[in-house]
Amino acid sequence: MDEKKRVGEKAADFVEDGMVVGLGTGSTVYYTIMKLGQRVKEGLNIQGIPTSVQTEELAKKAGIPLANFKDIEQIDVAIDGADEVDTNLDLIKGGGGALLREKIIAKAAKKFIVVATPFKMVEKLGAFRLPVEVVPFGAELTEKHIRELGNDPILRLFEGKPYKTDNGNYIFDCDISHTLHTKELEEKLNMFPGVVENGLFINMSDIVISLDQEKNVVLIDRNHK
Ligand SMILES: O=C[C@H](O)[C@H](O)[C@H](O)COP(=O)(O)O
Repeated sequence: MDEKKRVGEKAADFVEDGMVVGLGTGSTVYYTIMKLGQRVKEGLNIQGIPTSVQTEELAKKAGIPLANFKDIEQIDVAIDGADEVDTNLDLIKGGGGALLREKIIAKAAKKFIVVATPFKMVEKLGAFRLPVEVVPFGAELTEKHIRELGNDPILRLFEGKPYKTDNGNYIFDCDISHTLHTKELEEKLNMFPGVVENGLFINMSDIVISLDQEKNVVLIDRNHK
């Protein structure tokens, strides 16, 4: 818990007065949101764009003013967690089901910062199953297509029923452990009409905040690797 708090809170240092901030989803970025809430109470002037209903509620409770898409010109920085981060700073996201809104916001942000405890840092993506968001209509057909790619889709369940995302869609958790070309897979999956988006975030993160072996907070910058 302390590791998540340390990396999560560090990300708040990247937020400056006047910024529009994409607020990610999950138990690590939770600490960023709490820290930002505290800074807002001390006078920081920001607007948040939440990536999920859960984060929207959390941000409201923390006292962070929220923006509407129609009222903003740009997202200055997006901060989010990840399920896996590889040595290229590519990610698997969506363990909490928020991948679609997270990807829309990360893509639009001028800077995308990822907060990840050492446990999330891997050589190669794929020990974690890749979440793929699929529209319920014809989900069986889409599942078949994903299976034909060799990714063994498993429908995510919640209380015995298909789990529904904030967008009303299903998630298939897929085995990509054998995949060498993740960028290619990201694109291939999205070509099936029933697939809305998948949790591969390739070439998107600018900075990853984690801990080194001595448990010091480290910033891994894509441009200085
Ligand atoms: O859908 C959820 C998100 O992609 C999260 O960023 C990811 O699952 C990491 O969450 P946590 O920080 O709770 O491990």
